[in-house]
Amino acid sequence: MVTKPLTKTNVINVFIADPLSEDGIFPLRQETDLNLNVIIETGLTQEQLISKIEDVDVLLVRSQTKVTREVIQAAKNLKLIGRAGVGVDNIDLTAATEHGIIVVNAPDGNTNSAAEHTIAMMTSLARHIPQAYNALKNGIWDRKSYVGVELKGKTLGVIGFGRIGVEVAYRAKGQRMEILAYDPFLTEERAEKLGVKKATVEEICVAADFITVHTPLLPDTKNLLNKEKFAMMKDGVRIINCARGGIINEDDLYDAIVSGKVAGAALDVFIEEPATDNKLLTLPQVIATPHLGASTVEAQESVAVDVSNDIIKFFKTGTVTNPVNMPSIPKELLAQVEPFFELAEKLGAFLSQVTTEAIKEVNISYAGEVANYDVRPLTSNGLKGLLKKNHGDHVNDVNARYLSERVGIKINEHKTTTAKGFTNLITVEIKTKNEVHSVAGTLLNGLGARIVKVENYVVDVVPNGHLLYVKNTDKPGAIGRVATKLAEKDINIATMQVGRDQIGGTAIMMLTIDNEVTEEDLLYVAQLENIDEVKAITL
Ligand SMILES: NC(=O)c1ccc[n+]([C@@H]2O[C@H](COP(=O)([O-])OP(=O)(O)OC[C@H]3O[C@@H](n4cnc5c(N)ncnc54)[C@H](O)[C@@H]3O)[C@@H](O)[C@H]2O)c1
Ligand SMILES: O=C(O)[C@H](O)COP(=O)(O)O
Repeated sequence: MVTKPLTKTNVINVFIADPLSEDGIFPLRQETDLNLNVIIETGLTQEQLISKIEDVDVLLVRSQTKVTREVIQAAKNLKLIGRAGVGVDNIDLTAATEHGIIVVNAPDGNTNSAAEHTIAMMTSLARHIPQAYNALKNGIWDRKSYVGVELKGKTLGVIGFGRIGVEVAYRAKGQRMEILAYDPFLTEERAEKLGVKKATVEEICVAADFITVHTPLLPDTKNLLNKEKFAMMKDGVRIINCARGGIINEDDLYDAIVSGKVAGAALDVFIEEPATDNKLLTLPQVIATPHLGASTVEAQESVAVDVSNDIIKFFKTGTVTNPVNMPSIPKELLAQVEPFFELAEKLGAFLSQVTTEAIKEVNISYAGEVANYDVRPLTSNGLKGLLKKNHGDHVNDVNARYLSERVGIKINEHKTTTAKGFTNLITVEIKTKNEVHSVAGTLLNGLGARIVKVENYVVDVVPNGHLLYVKNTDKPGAIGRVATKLAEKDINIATMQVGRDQIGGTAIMMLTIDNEVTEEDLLYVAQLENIDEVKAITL
């Protein structure tokens, strides 16, 4: 599915750049099939990281280390970036994808901890617990200044209703709060099932007493809560951000607190971290923690275990469980789809050797059962096969689509249920300035992959080893002459398939041969009478 797994003899340098749970990286420590060299160096500056990254195969981080384009460019051997946590906004995903580096995260391991922290922050905010604690620790017994509000009966607006948002809502319902939730993917049915009311961001702003955000930081979610949104809110609203700094505009929040519109805010995350001189922290209405949402023993162990297991899985099988920069395939589907990866790659590789012109368009059609799957990984494999001739090992299924699009190749995927008598059929067609070529393949139950069509000719070829693709005019003697010439060159034919469009028309021969042919051998065959074209293809 992804880059070729390394063999046991390769040393795999795993560089851990942020503090991870030692129990969590136990899978890496006890791994014996792979030759893992675990290096832990945390708290490095960008320059220090860049100076140490050249031979690193795997970089493991949390949110602190910024994996910038410069870091990625300096990492000549990097194959995988592991994020022990959810948010990947500290990783330049575009640069990683361009360089064919797979990024994995650990999306489930810290959900509970982040949700619990959010509830703790909301409760502390409602009851001024940090402020009261601080006063008392300073010898001040003040019961008047810290009169809080109850959560019971209040409306909590949850913006971003993914893993953490849902868990927060679930817990807040336990506090007998009413929940309004917004998420672009939230349906009425699901909202009803989860006992929350689906609302828009604006409706939440108007109606909520507490608002908590649980989206990733994306161009769409940056400044999601800003001056305009604060203006819509109830006087005395309370805001919680345990997701990412920047989802809430910090300047606007500051102004809204100073004006009295917002009664208080509980912040775990900031635009700039470490947030030691953030002006919001000067406000008594703001309570804060230094990005502690995922900082529990359980969450840290869990995310580190998940990401460690994915590293091992990647080097053993070439597949991962939690990819960020490529489509993920559910475990139960993987076994069914995996055999098609190789077939798609071989079809692409076949066509790359048929044409010498620049490819402008690729049409991949999936017919039969394979059309029921998420075919994007298959298309990536097809493109990988197409590009390998020119990009070698630099292309993999992480960057195949990017590299194709970068050179202007238009990619179209089609799905149909009818597979012309086959259970499954993948057809790849390429268009160049002057040519159109196509090849189709299938997986035969128990027999493996077969090329079943080349251009418009039906064939039955095992896509392995060395092939000769000959185009000729359908005249007596052509097949014999080709066979004789190859024999003269000591080239043994293993199988031969022929096809033609009509009697005396254009015909093809598909030969599997035991040895690789040279340019000279090709010319030798090409000059034969009625032979129009000869191509050597290695799959
Ligand atoms: N403070 C911490 O230590 C801590 C810990 C864990 C996670 N987080 C952060 O919490 C956030 C959510 O994590 P998660 O595991 O729930 O992720 P998730 O992917 O399960 O959920 C995110 C949700 O946001 C929704 N979303 C995307 N764009 C949106 C928009 N414009 N408006 C509303 N919703 C939108 C998505 O549809 C998705 O359902 C991430 O940013 C993550 O980094 C912080
Ligand atoms: O996105 C996340 O998983 C959280 O923000 C946790 O980040 P951390 O691993 O740096 O604590």
